[in-house]
Amino acid sequence: MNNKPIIALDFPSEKEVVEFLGHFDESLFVKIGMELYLQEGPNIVEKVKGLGHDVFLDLKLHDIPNTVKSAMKGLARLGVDLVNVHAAGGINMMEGALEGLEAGTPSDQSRAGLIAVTQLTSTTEQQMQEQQKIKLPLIESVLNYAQITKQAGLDGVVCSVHEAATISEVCGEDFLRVTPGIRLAGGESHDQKRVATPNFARNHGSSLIVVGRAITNSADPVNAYNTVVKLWEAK
Ligand SMILES: O=C(O)c1cc(=O)[nH]c(=O)n1[C@@H]1O[C@H](COP(=O)(O)O)[C@@H](O)[C@H]1O
Repeated sequence: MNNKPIIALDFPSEKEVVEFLGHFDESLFVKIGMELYLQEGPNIVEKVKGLGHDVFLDLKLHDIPNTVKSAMKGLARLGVDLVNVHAAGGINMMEGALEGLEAGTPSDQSRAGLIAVTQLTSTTEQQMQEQQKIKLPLIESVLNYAQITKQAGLDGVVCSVHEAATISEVCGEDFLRVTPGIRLAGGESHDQKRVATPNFARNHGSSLIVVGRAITNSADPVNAYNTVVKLWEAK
């Protein structure tokens, strides 16, 4: 897996994706999330991979262990590079996800990386305490999710940059910290609450950054992407 910034292709259909990717003349690491996948289905993965890009399939599976295991077995055939579940589904569910992914990966391909979402980057500590009734500092909840994710044998977590260094210390440098909520300095946060710049991410324990609107909403997406790469790349 390369460590290029992952561009979130949060577009409504293939048309916008093809138009967006047409601006670039290099191989990218992109994320296909539920907005796009639920409209276009598995074909969009094939299409984007066919254009030569690495794919993080972000469907955040969260269901009973048997259902997630079976779903992962099917997704494994798509040949994506990275896929995720919600850690809140628990250790048995995450073990099921891993089993399904291993069982479904064709013998001539390597298994996709499997990571778990901890606390969404759109969640504040106050929201977590009031709405989820988790009466802990947010970092402790994120760290707990990271530890059960590691216990289940997964490759890492999705978290904000602000928890990445602590997770690295506790779970090890090899345990991935994939961090969305990335904004260029002065950029609008939108619905994100735990945000950081690419250079802050680089210096504070992120393994990979996920960047959507800071690039896709830009009038010059290639320039925005190159700015993100420059700030991140010294890694
Ligand atoms: O799993 C994710 O990718 C994810 C987890 C999380 O906690 N927060 C988060 O923003 N994401 C995804 O990362 C992307 C961030 O997009 P922007 O806020 O536009 O940069 C979106 O596609 C989200 O679905």
